[in-house]
Amino acid sequence: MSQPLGETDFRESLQRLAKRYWAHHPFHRRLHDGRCSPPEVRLWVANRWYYQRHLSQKNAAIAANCPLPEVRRIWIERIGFQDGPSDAEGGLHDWLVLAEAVGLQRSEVLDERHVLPGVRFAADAYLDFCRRKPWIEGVAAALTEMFSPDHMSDRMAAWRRHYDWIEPAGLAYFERRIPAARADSTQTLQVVLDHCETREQQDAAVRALAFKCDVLWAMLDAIDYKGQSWT
Ligand SMILES: O=C(O)c1cc(C(=O)O)c2c(n1)C(=O)C(=O)c1cc(C(=O)O)[nH]c1-2
Repeated sequence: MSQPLGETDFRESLQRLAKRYWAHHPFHRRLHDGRCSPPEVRLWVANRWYYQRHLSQKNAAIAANCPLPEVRRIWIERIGFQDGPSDAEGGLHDWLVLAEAVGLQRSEVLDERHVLPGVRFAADAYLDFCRRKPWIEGVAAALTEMFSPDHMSDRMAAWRRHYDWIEPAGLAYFERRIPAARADSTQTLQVVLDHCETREQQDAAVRALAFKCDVLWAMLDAIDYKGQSWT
């Protein structure tokens, strides 16, 4: 059995996966460079809805699999962020505001008619992973959020610069998500560092984060392929 990595090396092996983060996907690069058409932006928003609406379920699965009250206590706050106290508040509500701001009807987002098979497979796989794997691997998969705040800030700046047809009210989701992602990812990293005690657990955490990078990348592959022909 290998010795566990020291904290610095373990942290670095997680952070090294930044190069596989979806910020580097050709679709996101096009989106941020202002080269996406309005239908392509709408396709991205309608498909991301499917990912967004699975977040609370995967977080509930992680909490359900976790025997530690101190972890469950902090983890279930993430459900509150997305679901909000009512249908008129919270992350899912803000995502629907974004959908309207880019010109989608709420009904066509909610009935998921635009959700592509590849996006469905990827988001379903993420939920399935969090249900089946040890809780700490589900937690480690959420570490993509270490890489998301700068990417989301760039997105907001790019949208303001290149897509003046998007109503500014639509940016509320990201305005709230950026500070939340910073706080959540600091907390997530601490949980992973504290609870991956063996080298096997550390390696499984790195694999979980790599898997999550693949989930996000696969979603964009599907959107990028379809987006070229979507009207
Ligand atoms: O817009 C983005 O680029 C982006 C990325 C990610 C991510 O890296 O997983 C999340 C989000 N947004 C997000 O809004 C969000 O609530 C979220 C939760 C999680 C997670 O795995 O628990 N990732 C992300």
